[in-house]
Amino acid sequence: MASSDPHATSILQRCLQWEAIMLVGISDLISELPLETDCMENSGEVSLVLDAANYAAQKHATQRRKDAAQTPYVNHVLGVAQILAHEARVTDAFVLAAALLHDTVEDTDTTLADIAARFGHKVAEIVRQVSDDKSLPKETRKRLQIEHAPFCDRDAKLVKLADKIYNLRDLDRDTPIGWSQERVAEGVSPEMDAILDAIYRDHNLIN
Ligand SMILES: Nc1nc2c(ncn2[C@@H]2O[C@H](COP(=O)(O)OP(=O)(O)O)[C@@H](OP(=O)(O)OP(=O)(O)O)[C@H]2O)c(=O)[nH]1
Repeated sequence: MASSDPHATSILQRCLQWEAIMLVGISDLISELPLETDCMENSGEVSLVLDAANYAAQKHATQRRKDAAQTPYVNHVLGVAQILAHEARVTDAFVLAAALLHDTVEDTDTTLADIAARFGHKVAEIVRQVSDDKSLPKETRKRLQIEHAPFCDRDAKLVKLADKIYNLRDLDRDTPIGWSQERVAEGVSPEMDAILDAIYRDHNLIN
């Protein structure tokens, strides 16, 4: 994003503002985690996370991000899981697996039943809560995200926030091919305020 362009600069400022709010939100959600679950203790959990990474890599194998380098799509889901693991210090294998799988139902032929059968109902439930129905018009999907956000459970909120953070950072890193500044601004719109407001309503982080 060209920082010499005042419009782009204000978008960047909004991104940074939202990123800061979301990181505070993640830390607030994390503080609710019981200590005993805050540790990936056994090889079964490591195996679950690696299986999810491998499954996501296979399902997204032919997909690319919208940047000029056509980055493999799987980099996005790995990055979302990495934000949770490294920045939010999430060690709950179910949440990390769901982060890795969060776009499989929305963007590939994978069904929630596939996810439940392979990764269990807890992971499938998180994926369900963060998946949009791509058959709906974009405006409807965005509206439903706002309406559903307050009713997501904590684990789904963590994945959604990390997803939004990753996409904001990606917008800052490289404007997607063919996107005008107006198009970029659509992703950095009052809708984002509404989604964050809905997510944080119970946490008194924004008013
Ligand atoms: N910033 C950025 N985004 C990219 C890139 N490549 C793919 N995307 C995806 O594009 C979506 C944002 O583009 P939009 O045009 O607003 O959404 P749409 O594809 O669903 O219509 C995000 O998906 P989404 O998570 O399903 O959208 P949403 O849930 O945030 O609405 C994001 O993951 C890229 O290079 N940069």
